[in-house]
Amino acid sequence: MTAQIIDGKAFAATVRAKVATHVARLKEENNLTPGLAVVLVGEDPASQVYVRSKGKQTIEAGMKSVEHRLDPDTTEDALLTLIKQLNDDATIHGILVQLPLPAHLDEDLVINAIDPAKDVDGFHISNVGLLGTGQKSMVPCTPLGCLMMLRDHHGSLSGLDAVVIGRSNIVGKPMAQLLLGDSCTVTIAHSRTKDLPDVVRRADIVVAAVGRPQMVPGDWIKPGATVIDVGINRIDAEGGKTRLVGDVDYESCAAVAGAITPVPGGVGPMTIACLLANTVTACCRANGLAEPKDLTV
Ligand SMILES: Nc1nc2c(c(=O)[nH]1)N[C@@H](CN(C=O)c1ccc(C(=O)N[C@@H](CCC(=O)O)C(=O)O)cc1)CN2
Repeated sequence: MTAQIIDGKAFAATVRAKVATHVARLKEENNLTPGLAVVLVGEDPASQVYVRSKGKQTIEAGMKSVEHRLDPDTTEDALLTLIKQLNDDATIHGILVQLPLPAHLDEDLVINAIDPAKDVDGFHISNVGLLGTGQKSMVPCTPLGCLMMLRDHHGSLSGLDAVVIGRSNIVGKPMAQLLLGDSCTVTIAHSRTKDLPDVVRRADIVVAAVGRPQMVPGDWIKPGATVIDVGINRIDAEGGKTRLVGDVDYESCAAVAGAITPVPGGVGPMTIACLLANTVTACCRANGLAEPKDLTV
């Protein structure tokens, strides 16, 4: 079998086009422009790339983009003061603090300082609790993008066996909640899971989010299963160059799977598209308007 490639880049373009349509309508009918503020602390090269893409795509969708680039040695107090300022700014509907933060900053403290209604990353403890109890929340962008691609590919996910490899707060745990919400039978596997290959082999859906390059080989995959690769790892390549690979070994997994997301061009672009969609949703909620139903389903 050769797997169908799930084209996240193309899918993300359709989501961004829908976002732009809603933004235009909000302007025309309600005189509103959704605003997204992105805060980057430090100079991590990958984070700088992601923050630049977020700003560019926010503007392309017709929204207001604000970027705050802070020194690597920014104090917690200074960062919390900025977040309070953004919480109080009525022209800003979404706030995102790019992760990871430098080690001297307390990530939980910083994230929980964001107004939950503006937490377009869905990482605030209130949004985590709302998602976990099946209530209306802000849904973390990467898992949301994965869910959208899975629903698009499968139609209904009800009754399918899903294994999420990785238990991070950003991807693994919310991904498991979303799959459970769609009535999958969900296993969260991690570094201490016994017989990991056998656990993965039972799955109709495998979401790999461990951050270890090419960790999942094709012989762990059930024939016909859907493989969603969340990993973005830069490894050495020929000629002193580097290249991006995921958490699954693409060639061997694609030979067995029914469908697979590539890296690059799979989950990554959907993360930013969902961020834009969440910002529109936050803007609608803040203004008591009906939220677009077609953006993230
Ligand atoms: N506050 C947050 N921090 C981080 C998040 C997040 O959702 N919120 N996720 C990741 C990084 N990330 C967005 O911030 C992100 C990662 C990758 C991509 C992407 O489009 N990747 C491309 C490849 C890009 C490249 O060449 O390096 C792809 O996969 O095709 C977008 C966003 C951690 N931090």
